[in-house]
Amino acid sequence: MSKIIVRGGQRLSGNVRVSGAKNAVLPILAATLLAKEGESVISDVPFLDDVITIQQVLSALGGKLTYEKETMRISAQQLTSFEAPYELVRKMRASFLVMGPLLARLGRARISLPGGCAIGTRPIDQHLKGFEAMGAEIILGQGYIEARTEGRLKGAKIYLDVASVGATENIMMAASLAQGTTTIENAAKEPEIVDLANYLNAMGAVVRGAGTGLIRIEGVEQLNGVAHTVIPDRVEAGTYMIAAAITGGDVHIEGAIADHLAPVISKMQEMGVAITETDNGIQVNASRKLKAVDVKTLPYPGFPTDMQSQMMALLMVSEGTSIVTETVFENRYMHVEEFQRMSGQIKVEGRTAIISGGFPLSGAKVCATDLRAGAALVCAALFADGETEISGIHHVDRGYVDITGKLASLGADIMRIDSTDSTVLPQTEAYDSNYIAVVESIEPAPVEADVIIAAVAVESAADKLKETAEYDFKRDKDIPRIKAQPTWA
Ligand SMILES: CC(=O)N[C@H]1[C@@H](OP(=O)(O)OP(=O)(O)OC[C@H]2O[C@@H](n3ccc(=O)[nH]c3=O)[C@H](O)[C@@H]2O)O[C@H](CO)[C@@H](O)[C@@H]1O
Ligand SMILES: C=C(OP(=O)(O)O)C(=O)O
Repeated sequence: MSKIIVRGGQRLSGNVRVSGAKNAVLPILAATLLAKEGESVISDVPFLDDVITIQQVLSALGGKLTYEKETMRISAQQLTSFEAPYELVRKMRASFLVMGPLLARLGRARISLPGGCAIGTRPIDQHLKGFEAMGAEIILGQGYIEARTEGRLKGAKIYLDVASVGATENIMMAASLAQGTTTIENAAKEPEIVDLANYLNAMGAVVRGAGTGLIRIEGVEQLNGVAHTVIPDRVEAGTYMIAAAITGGDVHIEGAIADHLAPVISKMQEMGVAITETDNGIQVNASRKLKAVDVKTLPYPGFPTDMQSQMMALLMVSEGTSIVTETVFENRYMHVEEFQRMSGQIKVEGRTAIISGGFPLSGAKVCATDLRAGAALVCAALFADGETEISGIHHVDRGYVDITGKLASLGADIMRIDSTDSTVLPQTEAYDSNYIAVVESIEPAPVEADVIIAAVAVESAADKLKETAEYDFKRDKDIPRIKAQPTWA
């Protein structure tokens, strides 16, 4: 299993470049399915596991793709399937964003139900409500959702009960090719929505009001592939701001857009961090003692839920008592137990976390429970005394390009160990021989678990090994020539 090892106490300084935004690129890549003619050329595509997953989804639907040097080229003229399979949707919920484009292009989409995840139940009722309002019939069965329409979708007036980012995006994409006008009231206002609208408009769509709570889409008959550059990742930028501040550092975050980070900047300034906007980014300087503040997550332009756990890491080292309230997801405090392992003093009561800050943190073995939790543990580890070993970092790989390399370039004592198979399958042999790994027993054995502990018998032509290993099933498809056969399959 891969791990990140951090030895805390190094002050960060220098320049770090922000990659393209995960949460912008995923809907934009889904939207390339809307292009009936021409090639879509998307630049600043971050090299992330989630991007690889959406690439696989687009290929499974008949898209032709190349991905080189942060540029993805997609031709979607000939779509050959309307189904996004379980294997891909279970890896990444955002795969559900192909439903709008498929429905609009092919009149039919069948997508595996995305299900919940570590941060909450995450229903998709608002997406479906939008498609139904546009005339689609929704059928549920065998773990899949199918949406169908006779002829084109029809423009409709849609009020979202919650300002859902994904529902706003899915409906915007579907409405772009619908007959007539669609309005989305109580639409999400995130910068990623604006980036998607800009891309759709460049393709020939007519989307107005993105970035406000009322979006109006005039449907057109055809959209075509165009070039587009993805906005910088505000959550990645915010994470490096926290990393800089927690080490008392002085770091320039190149490419960060201050406007997109307004709530994070203002909270950090309130804590005593000096933050200035530069020509091409944000400078963070934390030479003073930090003080506690209260934080409440809200849809944009409120404080982002995707920055809550990293902010909590900073609050643990700030003098006084802070109160964090998570209002977007009902279960986004899984990182608290891991922080407690590092001596963090946090108490959770429902949606509120009370943090007694200003005490030392100690290095420990911890596990990333989701993407941002992993990033937050890295931030805390940069401050902690001694060594912290962070496992479960496949979550981090979903959303951070080379986090260890970027932090090391700022002076952090950090390294990554990719040793998925080192005890059982020496990497060279694993890649070169025809190994077969058969899972004999699993404890516990939840089918949907990301990482499970399994007893694996490994055989090769040359020798026979039998060992107990931690095996990450999410990655089994990525390891060529190793076949994992869980006994429950
Ligand atoms: C790929 C991507 O862009 N992911 C982001 C997106 O996720 P995502 O688009 O899934 O998040 P939503 O904005 O849809 O979810 C916000 C809230 O609305 C609820 N809800 C959502 C849809 C629905 O049909 N019904 C419903 O009740 C959710 O359970 C949640 O409580 O926005 C979240 C909120 O900023 C971020 O944390 C994620 O990083
Ligand atoms: C929750 C997140 O992503 P996703 O919606 O893809 O799970 C995130 O980016 O923090």
